[in-house]
Amino acid sequence: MVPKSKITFFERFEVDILSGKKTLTIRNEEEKDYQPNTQVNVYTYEQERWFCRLIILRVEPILFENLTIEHARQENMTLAELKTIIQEIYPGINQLYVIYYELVTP
Ligand SMILES: CC(=O)Nc1ccn([C@@H]2O[C@H](CO)[C@@H](O)[C@H]2O)c(=O)n1
Repeated sequence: MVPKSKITFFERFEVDILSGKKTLTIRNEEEKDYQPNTQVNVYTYEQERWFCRLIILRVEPILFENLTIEHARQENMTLAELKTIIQEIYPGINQLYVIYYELVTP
């Protein structure tokens, strides 16, 4: 596995990431290959605009049905909101991965 050095987010999450309110993301099998303790460049999905660097803390498998309010809290969302968003992005996918990260401050 070659670890990824870049990650994209929908730009509507940029403010929450930069303010430290959103400290994890939930991705599918194709997007899970991040190496803990390494930094990645972060871009908006829509315009591919660079907006920060993150340090990857850890990557943990999670089944959709096992998502909790604690995951949602770290997304700055309710659990219902988080589940709705994930079902929109990854319809029908049960095996997901939680990627925990921290903002790199220059
Ligand atoms: C742009 C792209 O390539 N993919 C994704 C996939 C997910 N997410 C966000 O991560 C959390 C859990 O999935 C939620 O906050 C999602 O909206 C995102 O911003 N961009």
